Amino acid sequence: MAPRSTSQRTAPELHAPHPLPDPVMAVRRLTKIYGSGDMAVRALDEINVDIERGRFTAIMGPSGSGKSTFMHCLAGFESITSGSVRLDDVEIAGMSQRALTKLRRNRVGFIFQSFNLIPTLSAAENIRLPQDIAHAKVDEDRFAAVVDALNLRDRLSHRPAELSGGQQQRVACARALMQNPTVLFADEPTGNLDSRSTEQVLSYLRRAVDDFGQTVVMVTHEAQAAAYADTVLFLTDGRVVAQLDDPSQGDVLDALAALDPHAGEERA
Ligand SMILES: Nc1ncnc2c1ncn2[C@@H]1O[C@H](COP(=O)(O)OP(=O)(O)OP(=O)(O)O)[C@@H](O)[C@H]1O
Repeated sequence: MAPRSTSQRTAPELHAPHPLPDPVMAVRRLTKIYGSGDMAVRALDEINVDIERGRFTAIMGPSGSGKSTFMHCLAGFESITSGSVRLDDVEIAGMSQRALTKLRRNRVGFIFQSFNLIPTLSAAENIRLPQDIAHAKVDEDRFAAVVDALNLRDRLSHRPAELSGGQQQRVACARALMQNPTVLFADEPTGNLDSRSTEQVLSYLRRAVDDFGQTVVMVTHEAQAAAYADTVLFLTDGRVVAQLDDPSQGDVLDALAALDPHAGEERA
């Protein structure tokens, strides 16, 4: 599945994020400050945004703008300094570490740039690991559907070292999808992949949204990757400054240039 092309469409407009009727996540005045006193860093500054259910949201912004911090606060990996983050009916702000661990286990999936697979386990064992750790029964129908959707059936007995980077990331996707998470977060999931594997992993994430109704939130630096998403949120200095819906790669590049005229110089 290819990202949207620029041909024969008028460019969508950048707009401020607006509240949604039934968001899977509602973020209000989210502030995250690292450290204190002279050393304090305001990484997130009163963010207000809703994440749409069953859709693919990309988060973009310059280095240090707060993308990873934002995603880690949404996923319950980071404590929140102030404000509110609701995942469906659950308030994450102020949760105990124990409650956050439970939330991460039961409601949230995460895919990292570094795959995070167990090297001594086969692909199948890695995919089943969260259920095995929880002594939960693996839903074999879902396992079959996820393995087929990610085209991993003939790789199930292989260990991570025997798989390509793209295949390893697909195993990580499968493991996350097996948890049937309310939201699947992906932090630069294609950062370590070549262009062909990048396209495959992004296509599979897109399919997780289209075929499984999965909500996906992904941090990326790549306009090409963001073009697979339904919505792109742009962060600058810890704030969500703009939103772009149904973007092509060209739209994303135009938006990045409009929001940061020096972005091209940094990339060059
Ligand atoms: N643990 C920490 N302690 C102190 N400051 C931190 C910590 N983590 C992040 N920061 C600071 O918070 C700000 C946002 O960082 P963050 O990693 O979220 O940005 P980012 O947009 O994901 O950056 P990049 O694209 O470079 O990965 C930066 O100024 C960063 O230096």
